[in-house]
Amino acid sequence: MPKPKNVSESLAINSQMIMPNDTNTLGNLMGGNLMRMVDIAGAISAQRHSNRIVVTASIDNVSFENKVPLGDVITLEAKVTRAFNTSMEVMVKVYSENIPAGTRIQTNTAFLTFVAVDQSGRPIEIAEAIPETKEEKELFAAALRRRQLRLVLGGRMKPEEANELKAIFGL
Ligand SMILES: CC(=O)SCCNC(=O)CCNC(=O)[C@H](O)C(C)(C)COP(=O)(O)OP(=O)(O)OC[C@H]1O[C@@H](n2cnc3c(N)ncnc32)[C@H](O)[C@@H]1OP(=O)(O)O
Repeated sequence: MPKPKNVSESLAINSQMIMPNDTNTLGNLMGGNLMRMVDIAGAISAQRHSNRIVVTASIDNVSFENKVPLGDVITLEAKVTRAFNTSMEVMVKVYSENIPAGTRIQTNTAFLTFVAVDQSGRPIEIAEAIPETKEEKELFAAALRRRQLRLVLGGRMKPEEANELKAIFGL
């Protein structure tokens, strides 16, 4: 197995200004364009951790609660929360900033799962991810529950085998 790495080594940050081509008919960032940015930021983070080609296996539910207007600067911060065997969960935080107005809000948080693959697209083992800060440790612990939930929803795990999930409900 590759040598363990700290989750902080997987940090990927990307800022860009929202331009007319990114927007919907109301002049705000289109959800699909945001998802593209989230996917790319997450993939860079997953590559930093695994030093491999990665493919997106799943994206957890994402809500769009705040619009991001034309001219705002959007910043995506992506970091691996936990590595499993060949897959890893990445959290992407999205911030929207109106620099002239001096405002900055967090608009979205997304959890994605990437799988490291070889040149033929076959899943390949990755390094363990070591959390260091309090937030990293909390995300690491909860990642197991999120993994079981998405595997159950994706039909890859039987609900009765999802022990971490069952424990939350005292089952
Ligand atoms: C960056 C991009 O946008 S890439 C383009 C979009 N993505 C793609 O094209 C990916 C297409 N899908 C695939 O290539 C395959 O389905 C793969 C590589 C994701 C999985 O391949 P499989 O043959 O199913 O492999 P396998 O069953 O061994 O699973 C491999 C890992 O993927 C995980 N996985 C598979 N499907 C999912 C899913 N829907 N959600 C979360 N994890 C998943 C498994 O839990 C396993 O993780 P682990 O090794 O850490 O325990």
